[in-house]
Amino acid sequence: MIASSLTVKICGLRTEAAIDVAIAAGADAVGFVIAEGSPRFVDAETARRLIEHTAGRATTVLVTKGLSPEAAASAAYGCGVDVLQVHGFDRPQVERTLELFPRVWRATSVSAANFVGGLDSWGEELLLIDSPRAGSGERWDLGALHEQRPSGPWLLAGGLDPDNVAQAVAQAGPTGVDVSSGVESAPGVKDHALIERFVANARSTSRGSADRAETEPNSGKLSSNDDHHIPVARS
Ligand SMILES: O=C(O)c1ccccc1N[C@@H]1O[C@H](COP(=O)(O)O)[C@@H](O)[C@H]1O
Repeated sequence: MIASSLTVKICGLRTEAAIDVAIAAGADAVGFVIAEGSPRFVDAETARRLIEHTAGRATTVLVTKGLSPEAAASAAYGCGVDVLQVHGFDRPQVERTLELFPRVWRATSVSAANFVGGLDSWGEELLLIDSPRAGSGERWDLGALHEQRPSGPWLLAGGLDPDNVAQAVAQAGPTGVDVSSGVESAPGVKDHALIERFVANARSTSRGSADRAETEPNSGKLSSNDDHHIPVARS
């Protein structure tokens, strides 16, 4: 296990080559989407094969939406993934999932200036704060974080790309970042050069928010999570 200063997750990977590029670039986590209708959808057997290919070089994350806790946990065990990412779950569903599978990342989004389900931990390993339309490449107003802050580690997602990730990290001060559309040449098609640029640009600013927190104690709530780290499996 290692901890890096800023956790970087590349999501929606569908090929071994893209996984290798992401890991070589320094990604901590790679995500595989089994949500029906997504342009990044992979079936259970493909997810299992890609996770096996990753082979402990990065944390593997299974992205689910619209499944019951039982079905999501069953899929996670079936493909041998490290982490189960759940979208649209209420608190009882998250707690039920945690009874079934040990590592859960809960996705939430801003709705009418409030975060769905709130930003306090329900026992999940981390919170993913995304746009309301996950995987769409849409951004959301980071200003909402001025009033509400996650109590634990959290990933920023939603419309990030190589050109905006540095500024977003500096503004929001997340534990990590998560990207899908922003490193694609077409929906579901990962661009290897964009993956490399995204990781490099995210890493180039990973100290930015921490430095700001040290030098600008009144810079507000937006830099308070730099001491949180996600456990990352690396062999
Ligand atoms: O990527 C998808 O298609 C997807 C489908 C269903 C649930 C979640 C999905 N992706 C998650 O959304 C974030 C942000 O995506 P984007 O960068 O704005 O395109 C992505 O990192 C996944 O965790």
